[in-house]
Amino acid sequence: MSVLGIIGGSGVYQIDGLANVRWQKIDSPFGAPSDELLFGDLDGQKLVFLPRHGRGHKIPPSELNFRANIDAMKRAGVTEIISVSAVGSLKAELAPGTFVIVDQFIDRTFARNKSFFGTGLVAHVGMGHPVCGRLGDAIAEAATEVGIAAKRGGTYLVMEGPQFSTQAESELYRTWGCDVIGMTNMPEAKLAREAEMCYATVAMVTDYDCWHPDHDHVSVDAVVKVLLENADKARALVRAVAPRLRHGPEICPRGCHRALDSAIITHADARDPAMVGKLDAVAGRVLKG
Ligand SMILES: CSC[C@H]1O[C@H](OP(=O)(O)O)[C@H](O)[C@@H]1O
Ligand SMILES: Nc1ncnc2[nH]cnc12
Repeated sequence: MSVLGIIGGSGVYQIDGLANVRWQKIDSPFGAPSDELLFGDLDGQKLVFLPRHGRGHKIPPSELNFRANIDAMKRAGVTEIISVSAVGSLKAELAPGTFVIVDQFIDRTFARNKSFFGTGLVAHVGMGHPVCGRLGDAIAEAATEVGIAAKRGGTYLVMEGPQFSTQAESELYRTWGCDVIGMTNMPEAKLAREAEMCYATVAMVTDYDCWHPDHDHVSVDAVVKVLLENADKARALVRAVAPRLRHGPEICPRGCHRALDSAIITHADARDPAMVGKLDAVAGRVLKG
């Protein structure tokens, strides 16, 4: 049965309209997740919500325990993850308030644990298509249904932060053809792929970063203002996506749920038993047999 996971970014610390709700602490061998997980049902679809920065926004991007967050979601039974994220725009036509269904990333982060695997158990998953096209389709259809203009496709530059970019950096990313910029979706998307979960991002444009001559440079106040103005739209979008997954195929036809089938290179006899144990949720499907 599909279980929809929502990772709520800046400004998204709750999710309304769920039935049978409960906050529950989920332990992970990778440490503490950002918060308890919120379990509930949305129009018959099982849903698990995690506020990425914790309730009250306590954890900055570089200190997020991405591995614990993804591992906890996997333990909670999540099969598909939608990240709802605030981003800056790197293109004039992507004005604040625009939704972008991201399909590519450039990962410029450097101070984060990026893999569940390592010495004793080595794996290399494919990241050519870093988001699930099926989930992207469901989000795009849901956006049309609820009347949200969403751009399908776009490249999200993931920076380390927590400071915003310099103007020279912002201009550089524009020459690379990037559409939006944020600080959180990597290594989240990589870890979701390693954990064999579909992943897609709904990016809400909140500002023009610091490159646009006619707009103020990004500030937290400006980001929060635009987020609050668009919160109802984001909620409506999540609500419209849920039934589409309930009626979709259980096993992702794009291969997300089988990403480890040809990724592990360490010979069975050479695997570190402690790592194998730690990866019971993430990779149990392929390690057990
Ligand atoms: C509050 S502005 C900067 C902050 O917002 C974004 O977070 P998220 O992706 O969790 O919505 C951005 O990546 C920064 O972490
Ligand atoms: N301009 C920006 N840069 C990085 N992260 C952001 N989140 C929202 N706006 C951003």
